[in-house]
Amino acid sequence: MDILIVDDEASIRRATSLALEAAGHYVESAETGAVALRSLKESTFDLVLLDLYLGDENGLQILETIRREHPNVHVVMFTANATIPNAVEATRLGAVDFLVKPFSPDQLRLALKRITTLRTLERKVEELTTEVRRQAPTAEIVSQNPLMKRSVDVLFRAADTPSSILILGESGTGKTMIARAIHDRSAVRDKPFVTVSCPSLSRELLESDLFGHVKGAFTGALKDTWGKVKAADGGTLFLDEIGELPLEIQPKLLRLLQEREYERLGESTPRKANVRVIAATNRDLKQWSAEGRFREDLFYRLNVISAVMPPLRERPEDLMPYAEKFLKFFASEFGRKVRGFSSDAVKALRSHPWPGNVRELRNAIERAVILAEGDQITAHDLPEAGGHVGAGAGGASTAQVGARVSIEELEREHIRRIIASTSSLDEAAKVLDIDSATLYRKRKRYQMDAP
Ligand SMILES: Nc1ncnc2c1ncn2[C@@H]1O[C@H](COP(=O)(O)OP(=O)(O)OP(=O)(O)O)[C@@H](O)[C@H]1O
Repeated sequence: MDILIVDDEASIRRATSLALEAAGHYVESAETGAVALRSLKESTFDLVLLDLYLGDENGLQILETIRREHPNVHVVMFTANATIPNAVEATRLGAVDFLVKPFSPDQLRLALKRITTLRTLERKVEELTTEVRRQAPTAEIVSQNPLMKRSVDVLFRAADTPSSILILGESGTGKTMIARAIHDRSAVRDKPFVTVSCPSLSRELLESDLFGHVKGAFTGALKDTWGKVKAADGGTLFLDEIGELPLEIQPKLLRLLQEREYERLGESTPRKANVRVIAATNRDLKQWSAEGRFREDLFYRLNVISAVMPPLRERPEDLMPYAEKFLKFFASEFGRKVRGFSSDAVKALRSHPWPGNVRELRNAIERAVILAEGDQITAHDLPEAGGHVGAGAGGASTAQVGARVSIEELEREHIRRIIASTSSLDEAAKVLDIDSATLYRKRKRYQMDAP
């Protein structure tokens, strides 16, 4: 944890710092409330150990300000003369614990253990809330396809080891989902699972997202921050679309994997990293490393355990079970009495190549459940019954300027054609006059494959 000690007694600050640093925490100290509040503005802390009497200052007032301005930071009060009214008031103002001075290292350890448990619970609640909000069908990785079964088996067998894992496969095949399932089966399942999306607006922003930065490291770096390597401490760092990781950052990731060390942007203090890395990509990284577009040493370091998530068109045995699972989920979600698929719908589903894979199928069924008029989904309810489901990936589009189509449909078609007529995504982004990260997001939203 990152801890700020606020006490006017230098000996207490020093002794507590030493004990906390020895336990692996990052510690800063402040001798007044004003210094503490400034530190909290400049850096991120998980916990503040705050003295009740700071010379003339009242620790309870500082506690109130901290809770108001930094509601995610936990505060433990400590004091030499604890009284019940003080303890009650501190609790009312949001302190999570009270330590009476002088406290032993064991008492300090116990207090930190309680905070760690509290933080884990808070994180779980947050994750579950996000999951519920996302309203996703349950993430079971069930498949009848032998290739997919083998991949899942390899990945789950490696789940409980610290080895790096590389998951390959087209967009929408479930790489993120399985990465999370691996984490949930690992020994660090109670620790954070943190995702870094490698396509980014700039190299600096991505590097800072990963490793953090210090104030002034680049234009706009107004205060010290910690990156996701730190946020994932003890848990899993999931690097999505690793193929897009700029060549300049690749040696830093290699160092993180090999030496478990990194530095924040603009700082030369090496920090210890304790994360398990899972990476995913829809690129042929082996080919890319042979061509010098991705560092070969990094590829081999990531590729300790790897598996391919086959595209949906290559696992036809999964199509209808998945479609039925999504149907059930969305019917219950929207309170619709839709129970199955008509034979023409099954035919349309089977003849579509699903370039957007499971994501596309899920979206198609969600839409069909909303549109279905009877108790069955018909071909007519499937997206673009006259468009792409049933017409094949390269089906003629009705999206033409002036036609009765939405701006989104026009945009999708325009992007598709530009990508098809250019030799790289960078070139396509240039023609479209948008940056590569925006193009990446649009492709994902419109379920487009790499060119
Ligand atoms: N086996 C599955 N069961 C249920 N839903 C699935 C399955 N596989 C994928 N999905 C759903 O498909 C969607 C895409 O999955 P996911 O984000 O894991 O794919 P991805 O390969 O990481 O895609 P991208 O490369 O674009 O990030 C999600 O909504 C996910 O819930």
